[in-house]
Amino acid sequence: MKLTVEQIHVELGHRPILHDVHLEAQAGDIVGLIGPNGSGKSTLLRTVYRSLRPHRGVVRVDGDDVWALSARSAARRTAAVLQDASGHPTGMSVAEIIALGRTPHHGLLGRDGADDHQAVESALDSCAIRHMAERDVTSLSGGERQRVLLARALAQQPRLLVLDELTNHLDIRARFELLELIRSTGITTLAVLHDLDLAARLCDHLVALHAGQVVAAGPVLDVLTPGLLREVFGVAATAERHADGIVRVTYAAQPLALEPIREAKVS
Ligand SMILES: Nc1ncnc2c1ncn2[C@@H]1O[C@H](COP(=O)(O)OP(=O)(O)OP(=O)(O)O)[C@@H](O)[C@H]1O
Repeated sequence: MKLTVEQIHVELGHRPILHDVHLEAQAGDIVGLIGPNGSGKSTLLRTVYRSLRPHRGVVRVDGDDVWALSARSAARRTAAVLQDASGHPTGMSVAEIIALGRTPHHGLLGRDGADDHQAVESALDSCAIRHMAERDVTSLSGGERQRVLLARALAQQPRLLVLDELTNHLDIRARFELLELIRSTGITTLAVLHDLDLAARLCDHLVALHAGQVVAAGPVLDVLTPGLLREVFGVAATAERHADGIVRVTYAAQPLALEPIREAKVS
C-alpha cells in the first residue's frame, strides 16, 4: 500500500498550519515524522487518517483520494493510534475495545463473524496482551493501554498504520518490543516520534517538519544532519551509524538558546 500526500495546505483558526506539504511512503515502508512542538505533525496525521480535510492538496491511499472514499471504506484501509489513550468508559474489557477495530468491516447487521473473532485473537497474541483480555480497560496503566490501542488498530487489518507518539508511556524495553512488532507486521506506517534515536531505529525514511513545511525528507542519516538538528531542533548534535548498524544521536552537553515555536509562513 502506497501513501502519497500531495501539496497539502491546512489552515486552523485563520492561521496557516501546513503549507505545501508533500510526502510519500512506499508499500511496507515505515516513515517517521519528526519536528519540534507545534510544527504540524499531528495536524498532518489528521489529514492522513481523514479526520481533517486539507484546504488544498490531496491525500492518496493506494492511489485513491481519501475524501473520495466513504468514511467506512477509508477506515478499512487506515488505522490510527493517537496520543490520548485515556478516554474509554468504565466497563469495557480489553477484548471488547480491540473488537471495535472490526467495525469498518461489519455489514449492516453489525454482527461479529469468524473473521472478526480471528482478527481479535491474533491481535491479542501479537501484542502479547492475552492475559489481560478480560480486564477493564480503565484499570490499565498508560503503557498497557497503548498496547491495547495498537492491538485494536491491528485487528482493523489496515493497509496503512498512523501512529502519534505511540511510545510515550512505554518503558524502554516495551518501546523496543513495540517497534519490532510494528516492523514485523509489514504494514506501511507513518509515525510521529519525538525520540530521534527511536525514529532512527524504527524508520526507513524520515520527514522533518518545521513551521508547517517539510524541510528535509529521505534516508535517516540524510535527514539527521548537524545543520538540521541545529536549525530545526535547536540542539548541537550529530547522528552516526555505529558498528552494530544502529544510528544514534549524540547531543552536546550545552543546549542552544531556547527559541520561540515558529509558526507556518503565510502563503
Ligand atoms: N484547532 C486549532 N485551531 C488553531 N490552531 C491549532 C488548532 N489545532 C492545532 N493548532 C495549532 O497548529 C500548530 C500545529 O499543531 P500540531 O498539534 O499539529 O503540532 P505538533 O507538531 O503535533 O506538536 P507537538 O509536538 O507539540 O505535539 C500549533 O501551533 C497548534 O497550536
